[in-house]
Amino acid sequence: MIRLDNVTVELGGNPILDGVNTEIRDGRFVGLVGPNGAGKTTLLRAIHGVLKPNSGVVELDGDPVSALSSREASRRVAVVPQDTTLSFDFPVEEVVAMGRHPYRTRFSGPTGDDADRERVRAAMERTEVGHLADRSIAAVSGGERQRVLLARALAQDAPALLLDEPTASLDINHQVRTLELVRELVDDDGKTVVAAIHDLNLAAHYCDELRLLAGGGIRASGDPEAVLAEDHLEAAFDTRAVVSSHPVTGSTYVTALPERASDREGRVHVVGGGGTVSRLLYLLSAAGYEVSVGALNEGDSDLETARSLGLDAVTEEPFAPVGDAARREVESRVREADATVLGDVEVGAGNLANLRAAREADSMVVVEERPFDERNYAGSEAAALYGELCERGRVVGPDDLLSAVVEAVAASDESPPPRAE
Ligand SMILES: Nc1ncnc2c1ncn2[C@@H]1O[C@H](COP(=O)(O)OP(=O)(O)OP(=O)(O)O)[C@@H](O)[C@H]1O
Repeated sequence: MIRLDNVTVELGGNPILDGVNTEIRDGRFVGLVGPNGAGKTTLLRAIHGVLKPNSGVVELDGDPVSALSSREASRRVAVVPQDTTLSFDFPVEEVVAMGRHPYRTRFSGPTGDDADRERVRAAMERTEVGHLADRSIAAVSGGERQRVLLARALAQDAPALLLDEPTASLDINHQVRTLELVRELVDDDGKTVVAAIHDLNLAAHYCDELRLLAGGGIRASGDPEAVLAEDHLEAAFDTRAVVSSHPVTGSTYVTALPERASDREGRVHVVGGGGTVSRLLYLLSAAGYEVSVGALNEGDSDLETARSLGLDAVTEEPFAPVGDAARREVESRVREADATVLGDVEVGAGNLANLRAAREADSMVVVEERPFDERNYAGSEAAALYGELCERGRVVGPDDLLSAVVEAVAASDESPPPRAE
């Protein structure tokens, strides 16, 4: 258990943490989130004792960290720092072996005994840096260096890990792999992890709990859904955000709204279904557009979202194919709209008419929420159209939706209205 009791830290005469109280229970993965300069790194440094608070106490398993020798503290918590530039020129394997330092006696060699070497090897394997063992730490990339330092922390074999921006210089693949590994360390090895994480959506997906830091204190604490509430985010980050759940993973998902986003004018029709466009409906209506959606079957979760937002929805009977009446209504909505958003490309052949219309009209935006699995549609007209739209930059991810809609609305003044079915 890590416990902070009324911890106050001043740096350069400025209060950075002001009377912070929190507890981190064993076996939990806790994310520290908050704006730049909120004190996430400072909090981590206070936990492992390199920074002595001006007042208050940090306890590790009931002992004040200030009363532990650095060797003892290192056996209880291992740290992966944010600044991964190392000024020395050691082979990667020796850097990882430094993690064994708290266990060394004065008789161990530079790489320790066999048990030490085995732990170092296992840590390098787990973080996928084994192939770099003999390479100088000065000659690996920033992302590789970050994984080497994670290996060093694992080799340290402490029950708690403190990670400062563990995914900061990693590509998207390694971000996910690193956080999957951290999750595994918590679930399978029983580690306790406290990690400063900038990306709110990664934090929401992987952490058990979050602490939102801002203005010198913890502004919200608890499970990700409770912490990442729109009012908390607006207060902490001074920006408006829409919080919904991710259509594929179901995790809490935050999308920051661009400045003055709620002043947007125009009509946008959304084609979707099955929960694929709920988040887009939130975003577009929060941005100020007049949004219609459909056709959606009664009982569809996108329809529930549309109704909760008070949107105009074209509906069809439960489980029924779209009939002529609904189709005509959709066509008229699309004609009246300044932009149409297709949020459901995965349907493939069922979306053929829409994909054809998107090829013809610049005012149609195709949003890819989840990767299109071409294998399901190999050789089909839908796959070919989709590929063509991708090539022309007409398929956007959800984070680029708003700017694509702004462009599409502008383009609608210049192009004839599209057809959609
Ligand atoms: N040695 C120092 N002297 C004076 N001020 C400092 C010192 N170290 C950090 N600070 C200030 O303390 C504040 C908190 O810094 P900290 O690195 O803990 O924030 P953070 O939440 O980790 O930020 P980021 O998200 O940018 O990494 C910042 O305003 C920083 O400028």
